[in-house]
Amino acid sequence: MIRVVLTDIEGTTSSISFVHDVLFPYASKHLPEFIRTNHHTTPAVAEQLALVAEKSGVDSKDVEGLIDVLQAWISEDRKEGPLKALQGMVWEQGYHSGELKGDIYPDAADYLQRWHDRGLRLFVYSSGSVKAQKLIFGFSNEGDFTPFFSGYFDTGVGGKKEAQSYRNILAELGVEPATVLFLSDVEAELSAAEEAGLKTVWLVRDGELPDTGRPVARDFAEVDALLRKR
Ligand SMILES: CSCCC(=O)C(=O)COP(=O)(O)O
Ligand SMILES: [Mg+2]
Repeated sequence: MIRVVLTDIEGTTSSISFVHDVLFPYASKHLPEFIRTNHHTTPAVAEQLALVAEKSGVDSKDVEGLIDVLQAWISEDRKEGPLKALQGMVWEQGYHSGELKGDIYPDAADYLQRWHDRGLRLFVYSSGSVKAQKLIFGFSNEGDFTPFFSGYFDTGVGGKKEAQSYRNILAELGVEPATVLFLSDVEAELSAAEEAGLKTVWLVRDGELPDTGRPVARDFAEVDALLRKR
């Protein structure tokens, strides 16, 4: 019996276009000034820049060079931890100023609340940092959804296409694998979760439904119908 829902964000609770056409361009525009202003004065920023330097081989004192690396990573959609941490810090300014609102699909908002009220425990697992996850749900077009979530996981537990990451999440939650339902739009993530014993549903929000043996849903109402059958 499913007791925990673990959900991806991009392509699952929120549109891919919101992440790629709103969040990433916002980070690209504001990151340079944010880093120039904060790299000396804010230890959390300096810490992430040191990791960017280590990963890229660019000198840690070459701030403009590090900004170039980060811009390239944004355009390549690299899921690098330090980039994700810095993006979260930049988005925080946008959410607080009102320039950004987290875009959550209405069906996702509806069923997250229903599942919470029905006693399911809800968690997020996204490549976006935990800070970024709390912001998208906390400052959403559908209101503050953070009260419905029991916790958040980012790539600190490992990459989303690795089975070990899901085992790490299970160990933190202290639950049996088959009691957890993982929702994602990326098949490789679903395969990794299944390898760790989790149940999955593939969210296919647009286009043709794939010919697959996996449980597939168009939206969270269809996920709910599958949940009730289990
Ligand atoms: C937390 S919202 C921003 C999501 C993000 O930065 C990203 O790379 C999308 O990753 P996901 O694992 O949610 O597909
Ligand atoms: Mg996704």
